[in-house]
Amino acid sequence: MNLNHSSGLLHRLFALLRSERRAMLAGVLVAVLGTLAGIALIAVSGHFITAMALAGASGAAINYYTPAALIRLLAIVRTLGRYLDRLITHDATLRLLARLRGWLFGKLAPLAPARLAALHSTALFSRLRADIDALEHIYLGVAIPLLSALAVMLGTLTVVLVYLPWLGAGLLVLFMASAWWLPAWTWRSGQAPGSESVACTDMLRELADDGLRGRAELVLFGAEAMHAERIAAITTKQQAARRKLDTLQAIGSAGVMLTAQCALIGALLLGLPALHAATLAAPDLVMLALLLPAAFESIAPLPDAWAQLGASLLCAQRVFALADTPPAIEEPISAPPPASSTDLAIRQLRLRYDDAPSWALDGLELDLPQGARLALVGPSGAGKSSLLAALLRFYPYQGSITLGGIPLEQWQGDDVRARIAVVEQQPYLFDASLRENLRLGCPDASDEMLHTAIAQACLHDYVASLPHGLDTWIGENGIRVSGGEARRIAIARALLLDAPILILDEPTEGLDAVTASTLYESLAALAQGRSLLLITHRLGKLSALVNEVAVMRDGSIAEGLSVAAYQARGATAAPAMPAALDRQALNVP
Ligand SMILES: Nc1ncnc2c1ncn2[C@@H]1O[C@H](COP(=O)(O)OP(=O)(O)OP(=O)(O)O)[C@@H](O)[C@H]1O
Repeated sequence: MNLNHSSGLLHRLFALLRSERRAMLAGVLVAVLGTLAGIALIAVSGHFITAMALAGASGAAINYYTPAALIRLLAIVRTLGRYLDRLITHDATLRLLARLRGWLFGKLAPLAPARLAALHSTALFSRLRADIDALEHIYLGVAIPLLSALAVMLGTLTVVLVYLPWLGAGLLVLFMASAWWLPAWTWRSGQAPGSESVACTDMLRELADDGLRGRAELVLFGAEAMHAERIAAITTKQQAARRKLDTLQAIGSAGVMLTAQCALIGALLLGLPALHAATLAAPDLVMLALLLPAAFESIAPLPDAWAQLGASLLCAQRVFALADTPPAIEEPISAPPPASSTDLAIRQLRLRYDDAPSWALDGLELDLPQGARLALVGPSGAGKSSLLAALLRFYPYQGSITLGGIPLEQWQGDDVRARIAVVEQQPYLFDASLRENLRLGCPDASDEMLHTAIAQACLHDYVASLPHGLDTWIGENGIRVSGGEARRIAIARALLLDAPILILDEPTEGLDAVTASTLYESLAALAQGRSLLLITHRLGKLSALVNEVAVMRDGSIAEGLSVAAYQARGATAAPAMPAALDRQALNVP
């Protein structure tokens, strides 16, 4: 990463955090003030004690009021500075964290699901969390130590130049060595093992997540040992990389200590002759001898801070690259004119996933007029879920979809999704209470509204049996509820959304006959007064919910027919292409 690129990243980061600049600046000021006061306290105390001792030995009079007052002042400033430093810098850090996380979430939300589909979700989110923490650390772990060290170096150089100019020249070289050359070397040398360590951490996160989610399969197929070996191999690689980084850090710290000792020896070598020649007083020499190690102590975190800066800039690069990814769907700037109906019309629809060799939807044509009830049947892979993704404005497509006569591209994605309620094949339930999961459909819903939706979704008995009722915790992805209960929760959620168009994706797939029958009643309630698109492999009993059937194959509608015609054929699975197509019923050209 070159200097221009690095400064560009830093500039962008600080521009992003501009709203917090006052808190950040206040934190820097108190941190610098506290550090300077601490070092000055040591130096002035050394000077004062020596002067007092010499005055006591020689019997000379000495003004001890001024230095004693100064020492008290410095002690107060140091103590207050440290207290305020913790208070203000940590408050500023938390503000930065909140700002960065909110900003990143705002950037990521429009990328889902199309642009995030290729990324491993756990790895992505844990990596992003680590990256955001690293960005926030630029302030606490890089900016503050660097600025404090700079202030200390300038202050120390000024004092030393006043007393021993030659020592000042040498000190400048030692400061350069410990604050610039040495950290630059450790940073450069640490880049390769640093990247290796980050890559290993990402891989370990993915493996740990896969192992936890798929632990039943690992046990069933006796693959636990193999999985553990993969984890062990990557852990070994990571340990090797960490060892290199630790060694570099140790060399960095030792280097700073060495330069500190060199500075002290230099001070004695130049100071003692000056003392002898009476051009330097003994208290001044003691002050310098105490000042230099204390100053170097403030520089000691610099190799680590520089290394942290390098790692943080890499994180910034990754975060900005993700945040700059254009969303798959561009949202229109203005709201569409109010639509008079909720007719859906699809013409020559084509959709292809990134890197996919063929079209998932290829010339699909379909109408769902307001109030119509249509089943979309077809074999696995025919493109049914892809049609759903296009309708919900999750993926870009070619061709045209209109809602209420207005092209979908003129609708805001959220407005489309407010008009189309979907009960997915495997609805996602959040690791939250039943109430919170239901309120996703209507954030302001009262408990009374929730109970009405629960009753309509035939969930009443289930909820009544829960000791904590609506406050029952559902668990990660609804792990504490059965498949049938999860679908009925999703149905209640869709009812609360109260959208005019309803899409059900395989609502009874994988359920036993009793659960499917209960669910059927919920679905009938849900479909009341709405347009209905039922996506399924097999129609079965669900045929009572719809009037027409569209058969989908290879990404397009192969035929359209009435339910009676479909059933007369005795079809339970997707039928072969018939000779006569009742396309008119579906307005399929
Ligand atoms: N995210 C994706 N990336 C690449 N290809 C995909 C993706 N999702 C689906 N496909 C492919 O697109 C085609 C249509 O898939 P789709 O999921 O729409 O079919 P489906 O009819 O809903 O299948 P099923 O009934 O099994 O759910 C398939 O060939 C599938 O492999």
